[in-house]
Amino acid sequence: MGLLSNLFGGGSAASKPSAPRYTNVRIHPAVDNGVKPGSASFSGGTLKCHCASDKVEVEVGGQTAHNHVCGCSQCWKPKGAVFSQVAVVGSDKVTVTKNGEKLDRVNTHATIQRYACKGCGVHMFGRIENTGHPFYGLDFIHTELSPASGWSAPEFAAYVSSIIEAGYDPAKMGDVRGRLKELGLEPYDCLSPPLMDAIATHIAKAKGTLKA
Ligand SMILES: N[C@@H](CCC(=O)N[C@@H](CSCO)C(=O)NCC(=O)O)C(=O)O
Ligand SMILES: [Zn+2]
Ligand SMILES: [Zn+2]
Repeated sequence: MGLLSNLFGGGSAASKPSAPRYTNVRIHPAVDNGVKPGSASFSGGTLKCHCASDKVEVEVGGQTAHNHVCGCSQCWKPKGAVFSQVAVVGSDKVTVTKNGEKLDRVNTHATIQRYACKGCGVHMFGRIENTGHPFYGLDFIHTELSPASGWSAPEFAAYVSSIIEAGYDPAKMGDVRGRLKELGLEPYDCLSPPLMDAIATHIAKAKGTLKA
């Protein structure tokens, strides 16, 4: 019975989901206790910086897409987080509504032009300003800056190996990837396959190797 039930998944031991093993690994506060689902009817909210007063406010008039946790060194992370949480939304949906004079670009050479609050350092939005870039027209935002619930849930983990560049112990990467898989956030060392395919398709059309 034991062998057969193991082979065909009929035994109680084989069908029980295994208990999470890596719950001590911190990723980001928004996902450390499990990924919360988004709401299909959600239509946006207001992002606020971390200043005690005169907060920068940015209104986002729509739901986000491609939300993910990102291990790269350039995306803003809340204190103590190993990954950022970042999603995209059409730049036409993003409006600075309060204290915009406190915003400054983080790195004028970056592909994503990140606008941060000079008071608290929080990145309020990151814009693709190169009209030839595959993601032109999109802004990158951190939905945790909004008190609203219903924003689209993170779907994968990007640039996982990049956390080593910020000082994470390379010997602990197996645990990090284990935790991400437990959370349902498939780990990649670049963006997700659909996003990488979209980038490659755009480039191939621009080069003429793929017919538009
Ligand atoms: N190892 C580098 C990777 C940085 C990187 O390429 N980041 C990506 C993802 S950011 C959001 O998912 C990217 O597109 N960057 C463009 C930019 O930041 O302007 C590192 O860790 O720095
Ligand atoms: Zn601020
Ligand atoms: Zn990033």
